[in-house]
Amino acid sequence: MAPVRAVVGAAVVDDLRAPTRLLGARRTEPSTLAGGWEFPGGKVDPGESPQEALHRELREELGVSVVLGDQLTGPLGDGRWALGDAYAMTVWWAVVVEGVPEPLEDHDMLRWLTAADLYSVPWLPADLPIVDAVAARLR
Ligand SMILES: Nc1nc2c([nH]c(=O)n2[C@H]2C[C@H](O)[C@@H](COP(=O)(O)OP(=O)(O)OP(=O)(O)O)O2)c(=O)[nH]1
Repeated sequence: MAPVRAVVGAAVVDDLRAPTRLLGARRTEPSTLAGGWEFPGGKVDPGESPQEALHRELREELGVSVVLGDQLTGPLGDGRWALGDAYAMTVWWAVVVEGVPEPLEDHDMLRWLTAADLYSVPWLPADLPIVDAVAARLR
């Protein structure tokens, strides 16, 4: 079996200490995942640290600079979250410190989701446990 590939994702919120809104992003590719909502991010490239990869992905995909908060800890080793058999994702809380998020690459829609409408978009199935963990923190 091929090794699990590292993916990084951001739970971008309006406020790290008292989050009330999460930024969801709707994927455009591949066709099997298009239309599903996810945490912006992507694969860690060789030679990059996970945090470097996340800053790069958020700059490319959304056009923003962020400050990362704590890790949103998942059940796998190192606090990662399983995305099927092929990937495991490390997720950090994040806030935008420069720019306004736009769906520049890989997404065609962004939404700031409150606790009331967090589940109103069709999340990628693997993301649902992560969304639950966010929901537990949103005010
Ligand atoms: N970024 C991201 N990927 C997710 C999430 N949930 C989920 O199942 N995935 C899957 C989709 C992809 O198969 C894989 C991550 O790959 P990606 O397509 O985002 O990575 P990337 O931006 O580096 O893409 P590429 O350069 O290889 O095209 O993980 C999520 O919340 N965020």
